[in-house]
Amino acid sequence: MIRLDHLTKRYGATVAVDDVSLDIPAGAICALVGPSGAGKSTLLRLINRLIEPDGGCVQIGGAEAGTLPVVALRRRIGYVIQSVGLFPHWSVARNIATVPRLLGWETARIERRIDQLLDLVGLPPSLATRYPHELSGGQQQRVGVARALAAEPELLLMDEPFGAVDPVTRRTLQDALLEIQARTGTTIILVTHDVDEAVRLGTVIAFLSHGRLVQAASPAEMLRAPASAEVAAFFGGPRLGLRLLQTASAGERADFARTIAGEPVEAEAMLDEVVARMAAAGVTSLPVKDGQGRRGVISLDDVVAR
Ligand SMILES: Nc1ncnc2c1ncn2[C@@H]1O[C@H](COP(=O)(O)OP(=O)(O)OP(=O)(O)O)[C@@H](O)[C@H]1O
Repeated sequence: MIRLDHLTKRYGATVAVDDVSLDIPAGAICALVGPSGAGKSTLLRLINRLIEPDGGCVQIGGAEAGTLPVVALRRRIGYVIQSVGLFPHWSVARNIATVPRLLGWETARIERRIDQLLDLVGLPPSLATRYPHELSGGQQQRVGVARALAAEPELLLMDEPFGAVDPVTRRTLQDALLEIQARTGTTIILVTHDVDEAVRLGTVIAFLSHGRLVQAASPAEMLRAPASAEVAAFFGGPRLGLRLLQTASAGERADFARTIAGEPVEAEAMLDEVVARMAAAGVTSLPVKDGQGRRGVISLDDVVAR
């Protein structure tokens, strides 16, 4: 578990992070959101000690981060930023090996790890000898994630990791991240300006404003009961209910005791896709099929039910 305990950081008269306390369970993906200047990036930097707090502390798996040697801390925390920050004159392999080399791993172990990581982030082994400028933006982001995961950190910090890529690549990278997280169980704290990304990736969303933690809740809880008008506005104001449709899948709401004729929607499809399909077809019920070949039906009533 990651525990933020009364964390505070001031810059002159600005309180960038103001008495923030939050427990993030192991294996969670915590999406940090909030208006510009809310303190999101500062909070991430406090966690990996790129900056030191003026008050409070961070505990990682029971150990106080402030007492750990910085190299040990870097091994336990991976960090990915929007501009990727790959070293331009180093090959992909050498970039990925940054932390293992710092830790003095043997060459054979580093090479095995590079192969594993390229596979984990969905890049072909042939890219290992390329240089960052020879990669697409999406490939660079994948290398950034591989580098951050190199020493099997228990925590991965990501600051707007997919901010600079096009929407389709972004979606692919989000899928890759969910898959990596499912395989590694790494706890992730991710800063994002993209509300859909927060709802899609977050098991918990933390909303910051003026350095303060306003609300921390699951996406569905936050969308059903936003703690303030600011939170509600952030998630879409009067359209917030549409985002709620992104928090549950057809399979969770379908009735598998019966079915109807027609082109079925996949059980994993989120409810916004179900509504889109209903609107396009001018119907209020659709057949559903799941991975085990079960057939069911979902109606508009099921979609809006709580
Ligand atoms: N090094 C610094 N020196 C002075 N003030 C700073 C420094 N870093 C951040 N701040 C201030 O602290 C506050 C929080 O900044 P921070 O970058 O953490 O916000 P953010 O929520 O990540 O913003 P954005 O969404 O725009 O990236 C802002 O008022 C910012 O101007």
